[in-house]
Amino acid sequence: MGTVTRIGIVGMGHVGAHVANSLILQGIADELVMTEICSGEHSKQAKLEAEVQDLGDSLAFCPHNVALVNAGEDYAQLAQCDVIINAAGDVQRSSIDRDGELFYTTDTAKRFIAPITEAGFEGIWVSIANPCDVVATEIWKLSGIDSNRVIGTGTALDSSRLKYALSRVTGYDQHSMCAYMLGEHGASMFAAWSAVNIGGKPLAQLMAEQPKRFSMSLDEVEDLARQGGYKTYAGKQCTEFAVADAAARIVRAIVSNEHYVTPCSTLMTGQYGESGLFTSLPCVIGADGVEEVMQLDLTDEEIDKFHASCAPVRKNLERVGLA
Ligand SMILES: NC(=O)c1ccc[n+]([C@@H]2O[C@H](COP(=O)([O-])OP(=O)(O)OC[C@H]3O[C@@H](n4cnc5c(N)ncnc54)[C@H](O)[C@@H]3O)[C@@H](O)[C@H]2O)c1
Repeated sequence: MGTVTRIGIVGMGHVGAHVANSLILQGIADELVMTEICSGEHSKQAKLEAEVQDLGDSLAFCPHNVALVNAGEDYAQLAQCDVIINAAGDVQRSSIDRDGELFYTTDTAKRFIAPITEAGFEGIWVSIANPCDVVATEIWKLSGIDSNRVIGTGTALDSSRLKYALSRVTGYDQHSMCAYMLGEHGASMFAAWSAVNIGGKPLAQLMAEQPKRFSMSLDEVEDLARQGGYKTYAGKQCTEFAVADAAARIVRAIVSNEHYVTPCSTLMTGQYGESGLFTSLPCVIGADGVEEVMQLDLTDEEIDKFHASCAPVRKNLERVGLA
């Protein structure tokens, strides 16, 4: 990584624009290279120009100056970036479930993976587009890059939703919690309750000690985390703030070589017997991307849920010829 931190974004829709804003507002990027579809009937050239102007107008209020590069549809300009965010999609197709974009996002990714790879990209991909685990697997397979250099945001966002739900029902601050949603970033994800602790106390112990405070139904809390995205989507036809911050948090862990632990989508290489597909387990994130994948002491029931959560990812990979 050079002295100038260059971050690229593919797709400046709701999510891409919010990632850009989050990165410059937190002072994470020195240079932002932004790309969009700028030709044909679906051209978003005007939208891209507008986002660059709006971001530029906010720079005086940000921690430091940032070079904003409108790269149009010239994906090769992303090759010098330290990190590329993939936010290329068509979110309306995901209004019912995240698989709605399956054929669109895996198809559109083919427009940019090859030119970026051929231009010599050696950085790290952070992929957001849905279905997140499938698209991350595709980037890894088609780019030929080492798997540690491809990160799907996966259940980083859903874990934040779980903490928010837990915080609301218990009254404890969510920063004091370790609580993970694992598996597919989709309907089959699950809360790893056996690994939850607040202030170092396991959830089971807290439930025994404070039955009134912890009288909630775990299934209902898990469902709040699972449904958070749909609740947001129902009201504003997109989700943008939380996912952008989840992605920016991962980028910060990379550029600052933090060895930060978060659930995110990574290549399975035998964890609980799964391999060859991306899905979410807790990962250590640093300058080389995923430095370590943590295998937790899950209960037998949770391990069954993990396998059940890998199944739809595998099925979707088969549907798009990536199995
Ligand atoms: N993983 C998560 O937690 C999470 C959360 C929210 C949204 N998402 C996903 O992120 C993606 C973006 O969401 P959004 O709300 O911004 O969607 P959006 O439809 O508002 O914007 C997507 C943008 O990507 C652009 N695009 C498509 N193909 C492209 C290509 N080849 N090159 C450059 N740009 C391209 C489109 O023109 C569009 O402007 C979607 O797939 C969405 O489902 C994921």
